[in-house]
Amino acid sequence: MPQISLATLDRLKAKGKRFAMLTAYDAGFAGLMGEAGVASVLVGDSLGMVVQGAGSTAAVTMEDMVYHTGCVARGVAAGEGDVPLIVADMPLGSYYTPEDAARNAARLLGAGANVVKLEGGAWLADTVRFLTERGLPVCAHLGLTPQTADMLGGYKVQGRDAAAAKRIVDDSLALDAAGARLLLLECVPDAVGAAVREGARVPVIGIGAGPGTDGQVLVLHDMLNVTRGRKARFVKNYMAGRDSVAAAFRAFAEEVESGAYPAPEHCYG
Ligand SMILES: Nc1nc(=O)c2c([nH]1)NC[C@@H]1CN(c3ccc(C(=O)N[C@@H](CCC(=O)O)C(=O)O)cc3)CN21
Ligand SMILES: CC(C)C(=O)C(=O)O
Ligand SMILES: [Mg+2]
Repeated sequence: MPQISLATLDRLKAKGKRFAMLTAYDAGFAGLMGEAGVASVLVGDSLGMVVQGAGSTAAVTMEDMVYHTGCVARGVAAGEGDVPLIVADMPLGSYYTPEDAARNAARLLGAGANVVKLEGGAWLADTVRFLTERGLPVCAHLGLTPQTADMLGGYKVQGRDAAAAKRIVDDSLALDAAGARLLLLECVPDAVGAAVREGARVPVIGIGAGPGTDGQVLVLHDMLNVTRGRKARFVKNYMAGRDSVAAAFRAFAEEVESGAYPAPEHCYG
């Protein structure tokens, strides 16, 4: 089955087509995602919260990420249909120096990831360049960065005022210039999502970043309504009115591709 690659996502972006990403942590769900037409799966460190039951992503280890990346890689390979691109999160503490980042990125790529994701702004540019020069593909995650959410005042929308918005746009472009192959923007006003996509060469994936990005990602448990308590504004329950997980995944992929998701009620206008 054809493998969805970074080049595939570049081509979709060039044609103005949107694509879907979902988080996956195991083989079963990951296999179904590929079959449903989800272009990319993210082995997110959100597994600390939705799989391990912790209150944050801080305690997730490289061992956890390697284990779940292997599970997901075997799962997508077993599914029918196009094989989704696998992005894996580098956990907190695994990329403080470029050398550490490269060593740990290589472990995730060895476990089956196609791209590694790191959280941060312009300060990450040297690390992104170091990995890229060594052939390790990077996704840079900006805006709300959950690993350091306490420093940002909690899980709050980022880039609300003009100066903060400009910093996120400038940082995104710096990481794009440093060689990041994907950008991921979390919890920013629609205008910031659109401005980053406008300036970036590479595909931009959003979660709570408005309708203007090239891709959209949701956490598996959120879109299946498996999470308890207060939900972020961008969350939509795709099980509502459907009787299978496969149908929920297909609906998400279709709504992202058509632009039906995100609707204004999922955005920070
Ligand atoms: N289940 C789950 N879903 C996620 O999307 C997710 C995780 N876990 N864990 C890691 C991070 C944390 N994330 C979050 C968590 C909460 C909000 C949230 O509730 N945001 C407020 C913002 C309010 C404001 O600043 O105005 C919201 O109401 O949407 C956002 C992102 C995204 N990631
Ligand atoms: C929220 C997404 C983007 C993520 O980083 C994760 O699931 O860990
Ligand atoms: Mg993450």
